Amino acid sequence: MIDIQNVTLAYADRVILRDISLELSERRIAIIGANGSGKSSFARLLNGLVMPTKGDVLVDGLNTRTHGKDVRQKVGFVFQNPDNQIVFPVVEEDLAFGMKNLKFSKEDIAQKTTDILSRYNMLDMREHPAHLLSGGQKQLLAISGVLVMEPTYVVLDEPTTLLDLRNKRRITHAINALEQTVILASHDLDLLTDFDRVIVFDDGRIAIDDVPSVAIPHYIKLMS
Ligand SMILES: Nc1ncnc2c1ncn2[C@@H]1O[C@H](COP(=O)(O)OP(=O)(O)OP(=O)(O)O)[C@@H](O)[C@H]1O
Repeated sequence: MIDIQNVTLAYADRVILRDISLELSERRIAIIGANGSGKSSFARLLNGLVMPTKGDVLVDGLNTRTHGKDVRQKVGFVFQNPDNQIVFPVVEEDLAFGMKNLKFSKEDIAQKTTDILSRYNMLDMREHPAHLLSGGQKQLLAISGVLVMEPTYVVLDEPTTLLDLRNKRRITHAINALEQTVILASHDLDLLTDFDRVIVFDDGRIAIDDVPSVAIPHYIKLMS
């Protein structure tokens, strides 16, 4: 479980999130809200990319302030733009990077690389330059790079925003098929209909926290 305890987040003197307390335990949780409402900032709090100004974030009991490395291993993070996530020029090198850091054996790295690339029908791209992949393939590579590190939670920050409809469908399918707990920040309401819980941020606070069939219509009303 991810436990958010009385978290306030401010950049300089501008408060983005105000005294938020939440227990995230469902398998599929969505975070929605207007532009600038703090979705990305909230997502980044969950794996210690951003620290709360006040309060604490605990991941399976580990505080992001004191156990950053362990937390980042438990909570994989997928950025909106895969170009920010893909750091090595060749697909298999990029996948190997995180696993090498975790001291996985060579054989294990090779096997996990094969498994994840076949899962996404990208096995023949193993030795491809990453920058030549399509937008959808890049996002799948970014997701793959997170999954091979075997996280318990996967946080995705607007992973479909830059994609065309076909690639959006591929990523949606990939997200729906994840066995991990998923926490997804998104503007894309189509993605969220099968989720367990939708949390709506508005002006630094939680405006709605409910199942999609209740939360989404409320959100649409709030935005109109
Ligand atoms: N590192 C930072 N330093 C200062 N201000 C920041 C920083 N990161 C975000 N902000 C500001 O905090 C506010 C919330 O940003 P955030 O990206 O979390 O919102 P969001 O809901 O994800 O927005 P969007 O839907 O546009 O992606 C914005 O006004 C943004 O400009």
